[in-house]
Amino acid sequence: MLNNQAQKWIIKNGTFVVLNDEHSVVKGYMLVEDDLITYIGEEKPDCSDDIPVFDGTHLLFLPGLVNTHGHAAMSLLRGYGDDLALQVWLQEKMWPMEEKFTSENVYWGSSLSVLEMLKGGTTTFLDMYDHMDQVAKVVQESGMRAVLTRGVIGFCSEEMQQHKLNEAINFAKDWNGQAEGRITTMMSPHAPYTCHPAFFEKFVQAAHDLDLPMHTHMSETLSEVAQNVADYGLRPTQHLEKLGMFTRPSIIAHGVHLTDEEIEILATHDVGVSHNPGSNLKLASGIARVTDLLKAGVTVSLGTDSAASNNNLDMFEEMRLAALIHKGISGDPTAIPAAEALRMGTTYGAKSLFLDNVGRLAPGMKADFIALNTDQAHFLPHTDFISHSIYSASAKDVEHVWVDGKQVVKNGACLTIDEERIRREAQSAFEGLLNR
Ligand SMILES: CSC[C@H]1O[C@@H](n2cnc3c(O)ncnc32)[C@H](O)[C@@H]1O
Ligand SMILES: [Zn+2]
Repeated sequence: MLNNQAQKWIIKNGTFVVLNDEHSVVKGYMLVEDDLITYIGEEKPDCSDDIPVFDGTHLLFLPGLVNTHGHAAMSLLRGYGDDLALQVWLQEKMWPMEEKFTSENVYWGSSLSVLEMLKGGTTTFLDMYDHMDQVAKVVQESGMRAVLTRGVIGFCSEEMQQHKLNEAINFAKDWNGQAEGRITTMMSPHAPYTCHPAFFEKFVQAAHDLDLPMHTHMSETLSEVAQNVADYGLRPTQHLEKLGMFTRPSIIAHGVHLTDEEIEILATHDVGVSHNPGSNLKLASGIARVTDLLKAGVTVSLGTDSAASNNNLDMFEEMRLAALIHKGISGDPTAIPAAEALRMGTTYGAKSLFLDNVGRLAPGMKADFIALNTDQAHFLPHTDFISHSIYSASAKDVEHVWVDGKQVVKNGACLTIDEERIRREAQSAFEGLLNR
């Protein structure tokens, strides 16, 4: 058994997806020292023969997947409110239930999501929610990497708005850099349709004061865009530009309904877009203009959104959807090739979250990586591992996961958190919510 405390260890006989200019896949060795990858190559590196060795035969090593938009605690509402449009789903199903959420509910709901994500190969996630100290606790315990942000809906008194803003500021201050650097934070007004302009501007100011990036939901549905134009005379991208959001490093979730001019604004300000194809399809919100965004130079990453609108947190499914739906809608089979979908789920995700040393297998990068079992019917023959990762793989193929150089999933089982207890507590939390 490989010791989790080992400072330096090596993988032999592995197949590594590197996606660099010279090659896509390297067969051979990867050296890990503490939290970093220090070598990948065909030749055995110059290191002592005494270090622990992990045999990578039949394993495909990929960078850990990066989920750039979600609400982890909402896994407690998986299957509660299907087949509804966004506003009905929020107002009639999600918000009434979320009003009853305790911090304990958020803890178990987030644990359930973290368990699902880790076992499915996601090593970093962005989470926007309430009771964020509970989400941070789950991140600490699980060993996962996360970008956390207290999302704020401004449908309340001015006094309550200020209270929520203070909570968001204090959380962002207190937790940035915690969990041995695995947690970073952002400022997040929930959306332009739930935070009026003056309130939204307070988040921009706080992000400036704390030197933090910003995140929000934007242009998810046609009706929300029409409402924005009716209320403020501007489309959402122009509205948020006017409020100063894009003077901060920013990532918006969805961006389904954008004009050419809006795409240009996002590109000019280097605003990332978290594309959530599964959630957008399920809520019938539409299909984002991903190929146009990428062509314009926008960094497009992938998010699951919550398990209440998806209804799983399988990033392999999001990568596959991204590779398929943009071919279907454009009539162009070359749209979003497999390598690009994989970058969206890894490298571009890390870039969108401002994590400089995450998202690629290369020397100097964080040792966040996953290993898939390739000795299965749907992985054969071994023609093209990048193609198989996108068009054939799913979360169920993940055997091992490492974050920050530590193994957190081994032979499909999570080593850091108690799966059996989480399953039990999540079910009883949901039953409690129904009866409250
Ligand atoms: C207060 S932070 C989280 C807030 O966001 C809501 N939410 C979940 N999914 C979506 C979505 O797709 N668009 C907009 N808002 C969403 C969730 O119910 C929480 O109240
Ligand atoms: Zn969301």
